[in-house]
Amino acid sequence: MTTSANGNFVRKPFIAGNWKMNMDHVQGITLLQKLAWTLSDATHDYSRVEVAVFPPFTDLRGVQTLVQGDELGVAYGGQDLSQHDSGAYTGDVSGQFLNKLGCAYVLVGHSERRTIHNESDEVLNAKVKAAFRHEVTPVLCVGEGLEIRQAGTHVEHTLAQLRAGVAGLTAEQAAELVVAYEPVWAIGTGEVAGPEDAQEMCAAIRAELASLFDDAVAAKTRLLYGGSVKANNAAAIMAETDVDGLLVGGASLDAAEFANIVRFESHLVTD
Ligand SMILES: O=C[C@H](O)COP(=O)(O)O
Repeated sequence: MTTSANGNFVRKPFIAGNWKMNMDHVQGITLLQKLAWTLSDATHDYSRVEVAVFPPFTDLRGVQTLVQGDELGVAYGGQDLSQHDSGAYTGDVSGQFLNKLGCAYVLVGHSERRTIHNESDEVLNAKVKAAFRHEVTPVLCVGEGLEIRQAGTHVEHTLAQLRAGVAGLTAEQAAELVVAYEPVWAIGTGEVAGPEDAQEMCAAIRAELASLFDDAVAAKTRLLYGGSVKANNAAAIMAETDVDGLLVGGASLDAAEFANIVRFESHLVTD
């Protein structure tokens, strides 16, 4: 996370909670209410950070009602979308439905979609484009498994996923895109990539975006780290130059813990 001379963030920090397949629609509302209450203290300036939650599809209508009704400063999005707009695709959810529910974001290519549902780079590229078609910002997830990390080819592997995911995007879309680097071996395992590992990959992703598009695009694209993020390691990871945010799984299910991640550093403390 880089700050400019006046102390402002160059890219607005983005702290996202992926609830995965947890929290039914009643539990989801309760969690969001607790989070909103916890984030309503006057000692921090939350306008300096963007907070988003990614609940299951079945929670989205309730989340929309709560967020819009109470004007909570929390964005929300889907955990996946179809590459198609409508039609005979049983079980799939269109980006246009997410848009209509007020989703600002959608996760694309989370490692659990890539591995459990065998989603290919080609399909994920189509999903990224579908998200833009429906004016929902995609959060493209990339990252390597343990064997690839041990073989030392993690940067090459992750950049190949990135190139495939952004193929055919305009420069404007690439600048709006959010990319989440999630080393699969660090997801839900308690194994956290060190801040320097997160920085190494995020710097490589930013350099790749500069080469695929241009420096101005690369300077705007927000890059997140995900994998066993907790309140006690968030600040160190966020201190890295090219890390602009966090994609939090397990710890986002606890409102107090997630709120402490949102308040990762002293820049949010009001005078
Ligand atoms: O989307 C979130 C990531 O998969 C990280 O999950 P985790 O924080 O439970 O390791």
